[in-house]
Amino acid sequence: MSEPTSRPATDPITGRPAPGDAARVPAPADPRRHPAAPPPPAAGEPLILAEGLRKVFTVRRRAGLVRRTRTEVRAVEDVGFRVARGEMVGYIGPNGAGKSTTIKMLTGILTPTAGTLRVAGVEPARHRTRLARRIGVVFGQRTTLWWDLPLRDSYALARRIYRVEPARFRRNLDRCVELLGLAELLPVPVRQLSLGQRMRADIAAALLHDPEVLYLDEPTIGLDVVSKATVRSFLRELNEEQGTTVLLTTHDLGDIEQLCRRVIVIDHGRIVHDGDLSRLHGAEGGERTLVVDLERELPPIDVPGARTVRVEGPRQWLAFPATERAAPLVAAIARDHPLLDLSIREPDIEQVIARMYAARRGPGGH
Ligand SMILES: Nc1ncnc2c1ncn2[C@@H]1O[C@H](COP(=O)(O)OP(=O)(O)OP(=O)(O)O)[C@@H](O)[C@H]1O
Repeated sequence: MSEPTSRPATDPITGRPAPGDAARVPAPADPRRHPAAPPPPAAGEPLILAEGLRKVFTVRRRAGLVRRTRTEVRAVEDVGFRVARGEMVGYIGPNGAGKSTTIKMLTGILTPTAGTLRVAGVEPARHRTRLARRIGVVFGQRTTLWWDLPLRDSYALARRIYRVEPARFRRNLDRCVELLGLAELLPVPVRQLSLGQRMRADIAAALLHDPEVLYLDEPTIGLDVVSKATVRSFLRELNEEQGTTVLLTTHDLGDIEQLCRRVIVIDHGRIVHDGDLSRLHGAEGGERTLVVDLERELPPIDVPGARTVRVEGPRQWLAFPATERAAPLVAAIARDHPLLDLSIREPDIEQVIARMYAARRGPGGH
């Protein structure tokens, strides 16, 4: 395959025509046009506030040779959440659940059909340009960088667009270059970067203006284990040391487990869970497993509140509801059995989430 020499004529993801820079990114608007400082958030107001948020798309479909029908797609329905400054929140859900639509409303790219939305005290769709300086956005499947320019020049352009003072720009760029391993990539045109390199480059671009909030939509999609680890540890440090608030959308539950204490689950446009990741473990019948090592091989342990699911020599596995405490169970086993050792395994988050999605879909669901 021949290498492209200029910006691709079509968007590599959607296949739609890419009309210049506008198609490159669903980027925040150019902040130069409205340089006025945004009003500070009201005292006590969370950094992100969504209440009764709704987005309905009207889609026209061909219903015959000439006739067209209009259908409504309810992408987001009565969504509400608050994110405090410094939080790192996972926003997950199955395909078509409404995650990207929410993020696009949070950046001001899409206007909500109804509801209240404020980010850093600003209504995103009304003050998109003002907000642009305070947020960073990474869409894993698209780039915010200039396809033909060396990475270094893309960053220089971003500096001008966001009017970042040179010293601050230098400091932020140096930090990103070091932590994301970008030094050798700076002279390379963006089109020549691998997916993992491009993703790291995009994350750096989103942070050059010190945003208060970083939205990440699938930041580890298609990355190998090493690149994933680099991106994850960078994000963890960004959140812990710089205090940047992060809203992370991903299908990779490893991202969520390693980065987020709080997770919001959306399905069919509605929030179905908002809370600690550990609470999610107990949702939808999640089970923990007690792995018990006995002094010798014995028949399956029979103890109230748990069921033995596997026996291998002197080792037995007992499943019990993740919402229950393990201590009484351990005490009961230790009282009646020659116990040598034990450990507890948390439920597999993938299974918990899969069960959660399936429960809402029903047997004949889509
Ligand atoms: N511009 C649009 N016009 C019409 N329908 C849309 C548009 N954008 C999204 N939708 C629909 O809205 C619903 C939510 O889509 P959205 O992209 O927000 O889902 P998602 O959770 O990000 O999914 P995925 O995990 O597959 O990226 C889907 O049914 C989708 O087809």
